Amino acid sequence: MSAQREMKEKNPWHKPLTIIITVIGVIAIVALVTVAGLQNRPVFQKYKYGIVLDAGSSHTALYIYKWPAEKDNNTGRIEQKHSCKVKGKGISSYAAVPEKAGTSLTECMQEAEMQVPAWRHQETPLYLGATAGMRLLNMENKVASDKVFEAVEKALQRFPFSYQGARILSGQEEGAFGWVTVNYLDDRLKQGLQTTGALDLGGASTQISFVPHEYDISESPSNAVAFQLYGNYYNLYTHSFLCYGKDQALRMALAHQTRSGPIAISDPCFHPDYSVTRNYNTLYDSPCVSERKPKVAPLNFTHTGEGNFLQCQEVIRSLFNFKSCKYSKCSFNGIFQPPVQGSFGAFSAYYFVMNFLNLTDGSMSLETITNYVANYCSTPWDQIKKVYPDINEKYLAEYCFSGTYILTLLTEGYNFNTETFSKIKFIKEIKGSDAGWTLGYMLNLTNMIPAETKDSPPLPHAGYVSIVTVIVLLLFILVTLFILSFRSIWPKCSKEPQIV
Ligand SMILES: O=c1[nH]cnc2c1ncn2[C@@H]1O[C@H](COP(=O)(O)OP(=O)(O)O)[C@@H](O)[C@H]1O
Ligand SMILES: [Ca+2]
Repeated sequence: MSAQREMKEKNPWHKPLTIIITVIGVIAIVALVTVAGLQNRPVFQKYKYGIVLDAGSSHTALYIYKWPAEKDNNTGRIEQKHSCKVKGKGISSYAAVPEKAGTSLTECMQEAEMQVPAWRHQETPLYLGATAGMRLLNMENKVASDKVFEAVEKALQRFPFSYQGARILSGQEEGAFGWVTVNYLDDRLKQGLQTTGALDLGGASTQISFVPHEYDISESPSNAVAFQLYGNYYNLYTHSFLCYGKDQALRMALAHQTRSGPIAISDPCFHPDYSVTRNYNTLYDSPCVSERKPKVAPLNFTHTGEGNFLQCQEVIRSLFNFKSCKYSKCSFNGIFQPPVQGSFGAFSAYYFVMNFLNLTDGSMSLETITNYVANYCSTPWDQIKKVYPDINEKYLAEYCFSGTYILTLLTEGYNFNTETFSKIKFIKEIKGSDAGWTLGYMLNLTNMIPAETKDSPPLPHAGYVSIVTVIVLLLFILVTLFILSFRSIWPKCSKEPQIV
């Protein structure tokens, strides 16, 4: 009986200290599991936001991007949450009334205030990037361009976001960021896959960007952009042709046809029976054509259509200079370009035009597409208006020119042939985000694409590390104490039966 009591007294499970140690131990383990679980739980609702305004030559668009807040460490996938088309024309059109450039943005900015949760406003970066319309205004009238920027800055700073500035992008940036966007959205960069080239057709400029097969950067260093993204190196070829966006190209085509100052022209790039009166001053009011204005010309000219694809191509060819090339290979106007390589995504006006013409189906050959555009151009204007009563007449009248321009630019300008043309996809968006330079611009300015890959899991933050360390230390001490208290009783316990 006494031996039994003695054994009971010596049994560590009957000691209060042991029980306390055990209880604390269990609590510590539960705390550790809970903290780790909470820390690593995906926080679905928490996003961060960024806003980019694309101040294009024809119009301004606002894009809101979002990404998971807990993956701030450059690993979260960014997607477009919302876009807003600013009413009216591009900011460069307000050169004479700069304040209006600012106020034109108000409606979309108010929409952005609603779209981004209020508690995130202050930390949400807001950028404005202007492209070729402002490049041209800046060349033509620097004072007016500065005033437009002043008005835009003032208007944007009134909103509660973290305003990061408004500036003109260089053509090289516009091309390179468009390429980054397309390849980021396609998940090609992170996975180190073969990249896709980017073709952007704007109203005032156009960009071509791709990674060439064999690329001697030294031939034309100004066309080369080197990137290190997610540990992969890219040598990108990019070029932006100012004045070769579709609106300025149309001006150049009209300027070519009115160079002698006639009172009427019959234009093969417009439908038969099409007829409008155009003003000479308005037509030549752009640095892309101003120097070619005829010395003697009436106030207006009559612009009638003829609808002849082949002759339209002849007019468009005259906009390109194919003669001088001091490099191994050129696109046009003496600009170096290596042979096109791999697949391409063609967006912005490339998409708008080809989508209108129903030519975005990838299975169509270059020949089929060319025949379709030729047939479309020869359709009389009245018939076109009847078939498309809901389409804005200005756009509608220009699709024949735009379609012909796109085909000529791609095949004769950039040297796509039947085979390489079939690798061009006309796209508006990728996985719900618009293709364009804005996403690439924001990724770059917010350092969201790391140069190096990070294979290790993201570091837990300091608080998490300290809590886990304290709990682990506590557990270690408890286990040690536990073992010590058992060791003090075990030898005696084992001898008990011999005593009995
Ligand atoms: O619905 C459409 N149909 C045809 N063209 C469109 C449509 N929406 C926009 N565009 C054209 O897309 C082009 C966009 O150019 P943007 O304004 O971005 O100029 P930029 O990039 O040269 O500065 C303009 O030529 C504009 O007319
Ligand atoms: Ca654009």
